This record gives sequence, C-alpha cells and structure tokens, in this order.
Amino acid sequence: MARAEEDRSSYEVCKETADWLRARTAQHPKTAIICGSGLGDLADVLEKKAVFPYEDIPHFPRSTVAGHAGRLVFGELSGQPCVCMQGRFHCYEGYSGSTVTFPIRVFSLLGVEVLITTNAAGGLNHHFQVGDIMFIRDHISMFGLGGQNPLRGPNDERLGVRFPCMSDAYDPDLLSLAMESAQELGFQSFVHAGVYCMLAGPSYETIAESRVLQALGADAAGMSTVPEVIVARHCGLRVLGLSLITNRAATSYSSPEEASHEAVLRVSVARAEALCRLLARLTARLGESPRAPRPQPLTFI
Ligand SMILES: O=P(O)(O)O[C@H]1O[C@H](CO)[C@@H](O)[C@H]1O
Ligand code: HPA
Repeated sequence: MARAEEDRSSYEVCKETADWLRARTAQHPKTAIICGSGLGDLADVLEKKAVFPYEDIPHFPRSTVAGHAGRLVFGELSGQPCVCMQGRFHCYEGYSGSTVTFPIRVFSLLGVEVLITTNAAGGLNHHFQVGDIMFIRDHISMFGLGGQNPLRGPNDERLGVRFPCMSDAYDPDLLSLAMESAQELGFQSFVHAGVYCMLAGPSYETIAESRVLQALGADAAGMSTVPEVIVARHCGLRVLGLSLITNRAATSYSSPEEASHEAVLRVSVARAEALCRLLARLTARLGESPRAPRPQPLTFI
C-alpha cells in the first residue's frame, strides 16, 4: 500500500523549509527557474552554485521521473541571484496539488519575485516545429476544469487570497521582455507565443483528444506547469512560462507521430543550450531594468 503523503499545504511547513534553506545559503534569489523534462542543464550554467539534493531538504518531495534530477541549485545567472529546480513534481506521480507546488511557496517565503517555469510539450499548432520555443500567453487546464485545483481546501491568507485572478497569470511585461531577448539572439524564426494545455497524464493524448484540444484553442500540450503558475500567482509572483516543443501531437490516423518520453528527452537535451542562452539573456535584461510601470488598464470597453 502507498505511504500517506505528508501535508505540505501549511504555512508553517513551507516556512520551516524556507528557514532551513536560508540558514544554509547566503544567496537571496529574486528569480526561480523550474527546469522541464530534460532541461536540467539550465541549472548547470549557474555560477557560484550551492546545490541541495531534494532528499536533504526538509519536507521536499522526491523526483521520480527520468530527466528530473531532483536538486535545488542556488547561484547566479548573468550576475543575477537565482534558484533553479533541477526536476519538478507532477500530479501523475501521485502527488497532491499542494505537494507539486510546495517549492513555489518556499521560494516566495525566500523572497523570490519572478518565476520562470519551463516544460517539454507536444505541439498542437500546425505552425510549430519540433525544437521550437513557445512562450506561454495563457493556459487551459483540463485538470483544473475537472476540479483539481492546487488551491482546493482551506485558504491561509498568509499564503494568498481565496480567489486569485488568473486573467493576468502570465505577466505581459515579462512576455515582451522574453520576446525581445529572443529577437536579440536571432531566435525569432523558432519562437512563438501561445496557449499551453495541461493534461493529467501520464498517458499521452489520443488523436481524438488532440483534435479537441486544437478546437479549444490550445497550441501545446503537457502534464505540468499550470499548478505551479496558479500557486505562484496566489502568492504574488510574476510568471513567465516557456514550452519547448519536443514532439508534435498526432492529429491524424495516418500520421507517423508516436509520442515517447525518450524522444521528448532527446529533443530537450539537444535544445537545452538555446534555452540556456535565452534565459541568460532574459535574466540579464531583468536585472537591467527596474520594473517598467504597466499602462493603466482600460476601465470600460
Ligand atoms: O512538463 P515537463 O515536466 O517538462 O514534462 C513533460 O514531459 C513528460 C512527458 O514526456 C511529462 O512530464 C510532461 O509534462
Ligand atoms: N503530450 C503531453 N505531454 C507532453 C507531450 C505531449 O505530446 N510532450 C511532452 N510532454
């Protein structure tokens, strides 16, 4: 029988982990980066690293998926203090929403202000090629629409409000900065913005399901990210989401595409260098500019 999962939804548990980490590193990260499947190299490029295997950190869950090493890496990227999750947690591993998102709350208590979350995803948009990068403009959560929201349960106001807004989940200023950074690197031919759809997994979608997702307006599909983003917004972090298109979702019964995690990891590893360059550029730009004031939203339309 499976062991009962520890309840990581409480403020006190999150704070205990944050205090433990604060006592062991002099670094004060302002940006947290979550490395998607096979994208752990993003953490390896940090300088002045302090590395904590997940199993050494109190209350931290364990990574169980190939391509997710299970280490928290503090360091500097382009001279900016960052913390990187070399390995994320997924609901399909059997973890609850509060366990999957536990690190986000710890980061918030550590003073992190920006979350950059990356993932490997299957392309649904016909214009996307394998190896392309999609900045996430918005999401659809099949998981969340089915009632599996990581904020389900009692709300502790010290962590965030009961009913957080999600129409601004992906920060428009960060998205613009990311697009500009991609352009500066000459990446514009393989960079897009689009809608990420979260599926429960771990099975990949059927052809009929992929067609439904396309009809719903999804550009890429994956099994992660959305719970992290919801909790990040709940605790006031600004979010940039980025999908690496590692495969094309099959949408025709005559198409040769067959999804496999091995193929996903192969493409991730092959494209990790481009992503490292992009994140290094973006982090440098983040460090340069004090946050530009947002244009006033229109009050009536
Ligand atoms: O979203 P990340 O963690 O990048 O991983 C993606 O790749 C795995 C499937 O190959 C799933 O876990 C899916 O969510
Ligand atoms: N579907 C769902 N999740 C994924 C895929 C996919 O095609 N590729 C990588 N993660």
